[in-house]
Amino acid sequence: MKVKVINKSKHGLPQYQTAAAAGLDLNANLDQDIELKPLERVLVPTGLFMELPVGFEAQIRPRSGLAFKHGLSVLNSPGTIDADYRGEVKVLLVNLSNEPFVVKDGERVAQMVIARHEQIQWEEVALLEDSERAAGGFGSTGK
Ligand SMILES: O=c1ccn([C@H]2C[C@H](O)[C@@H](COP(=O)(O)OP(=O)(O)OP(=O)(O)O)O2)c(=O)[nH]1
Repeated sequence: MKVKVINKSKHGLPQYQTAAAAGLDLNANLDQDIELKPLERVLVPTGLFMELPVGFEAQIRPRSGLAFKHGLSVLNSPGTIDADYRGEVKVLLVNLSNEPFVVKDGERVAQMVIARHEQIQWEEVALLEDSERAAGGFGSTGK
């Protein structure tokens, strides 16, 4: 599937790192490094502007290596890029470790998965059909 993109960053377009990867790694596009102190958050620009086909969204997710090694996450994970968004794609990074983390220009800070989604029409009713689970949740089936 082709997706229209404008790349205003200093970097190449995000790439799949392996043939069957789900996520495209997103590069930070920075004029200078950003130091993220413990529990600080920052909106990291990518320099990318996209036009997703209607019926698709992009999800911005953490990279597990950065999460495991440095406690770096995407605060609103998965961030949602709407098909009608024409602004710059940004990554809301948060440092959940107790050490500062320096985000550098060009660093692959997060990954982006393009996914199909539905839009629904509500059908308001008075009763819902019975089910095995009924209202059980939050550990109702045991450990
Ligand atoms: O991690 C993210 C999340 C969102 N966006 C952009 C694309 C998205 O289409 C738009 C709006 O995102 P969202 O709907 O999550 O934001 P909101 O807080 O509900 O604001 P709005 O009122 O603008 O929808 O912001 C990003 O660039 N990165």
